[in-house]
Amino acid sequence: MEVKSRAPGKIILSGEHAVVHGSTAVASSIDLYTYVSLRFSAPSSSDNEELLKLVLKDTALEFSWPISRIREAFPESVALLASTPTSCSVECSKSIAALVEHLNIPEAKIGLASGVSAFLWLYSSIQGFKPATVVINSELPLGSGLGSSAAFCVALAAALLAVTDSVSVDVSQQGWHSFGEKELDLVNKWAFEGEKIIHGKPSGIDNTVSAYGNIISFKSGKLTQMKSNVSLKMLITNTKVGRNTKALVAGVSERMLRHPDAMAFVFSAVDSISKELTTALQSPIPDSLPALSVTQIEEKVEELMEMNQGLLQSMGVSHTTIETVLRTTLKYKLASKLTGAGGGGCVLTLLPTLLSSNVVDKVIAELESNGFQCFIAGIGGNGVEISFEHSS
Ligand SMILES: Nc1ncnc2c1ncn2[C@@H]1O[C@H](COP(=O)(O)OP(=O)(O)OP(=O)(O)O)[C@@H](O)[C@H]1O
Ligand SMILES: C[C@@](O)(CCO)CC(=O)[O-]
Ligand SMILES: [Mg+2]
Repeated sequence: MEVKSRAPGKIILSGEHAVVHGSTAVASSIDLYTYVSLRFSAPSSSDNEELLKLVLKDTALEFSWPISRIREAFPESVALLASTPTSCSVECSKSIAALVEHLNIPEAKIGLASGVSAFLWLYSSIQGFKPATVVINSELPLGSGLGSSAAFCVALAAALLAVTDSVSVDVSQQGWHSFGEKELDLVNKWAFEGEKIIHGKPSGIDNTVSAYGNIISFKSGKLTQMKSNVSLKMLITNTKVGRNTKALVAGVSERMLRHPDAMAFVFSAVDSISKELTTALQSPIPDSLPALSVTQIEEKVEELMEMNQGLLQSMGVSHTTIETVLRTTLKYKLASKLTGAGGGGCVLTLLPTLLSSNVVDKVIAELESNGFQCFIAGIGGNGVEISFEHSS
């Protein structure tokens, strides 16, 4: 049997970075997914060594470890953790570092080391020492602010947990299906442990929105699902400048240590922006004059996005390419903000309902002439899902 899972990426509408320091943030899932396929190997009857194989399709890399090496690296107790999400101890992270060092990951792809480490922790904690092949591929650009690391951890946790006693799922169901609340909560908690290995100090918003889907507001580890009355259309521009969320989050924390009072006001302003955004998105739209009402909400959202972007600049996470996107879209009177950790990566631009398709085409053409890549993703869809394939 093959277990498959898929977990969506996300956009942050307001509150990135500040959410790590306790402010409210608002995020939505997008319809671009990371897929995981898990297949256990038949027990080896010959002298062939039993292996754990990881195939990373997006980067065309394959890694494998003899199961005996994994057994040596982790204490037996690690393999009994499936129902109790646990952080990787200092001892275990040293063992994982040794397993990853042996792989000789090319310098240009060294960012993958943290993802492979998260994989090893999730696999051995949830599945123990079983030989298997895990294949991962994604529709998301990696390391670009669309939550690729969270989608990776959520999809992995889901596939691994789906075949344990800790989760009750009906393996005879056909096609993609969701988990129950209790199961989702376990998937989300494990994914958070993986995100900790990749992000250092994650707030948990990215794995939570990838697990639960929809539009959520999130503060201090607690999510509130939102019923938005407007369907926002967002243009996503990938500046294609690579960056690393862990380093950017650490940079903001260092700035906070240098200027605690000023940064406290910045985080508090972001909290107010996210709360206003939550109210605006949920405001009732009267039956009469709907277009006018939607336009008023969109104008509010645009202003809040601009204010949030200003505060992200003051946290030091903007980038010259992000500024180019802001200037270009402003020429067309459109509001933009970075999304995710910033420092490059992706920028959101609100496309108002009444905006003509002619203007959309022009702004996309101008952005793409700078070497950026533009796309429109569907927002607010389902969270993580699984599917079982029984070979005949
Ligand atoms: N499909 C994948 N294959 C292999 N590794 C992946 C994959 N998706 C994510 N990763 C891991 O996650 C890292 C990128 O995570 P990072 O948090 O820096 O960016 P992001 O999650 O895309 O953006 P943000 O955190 O701002 O939303 C990669 O360097 C890699 O270690
Ligand atoms: C930058 C950050 O706020 C969002 C990254 O998508 C980090 C986090 O919340 O973990
Ligand atoms: Mg990330």
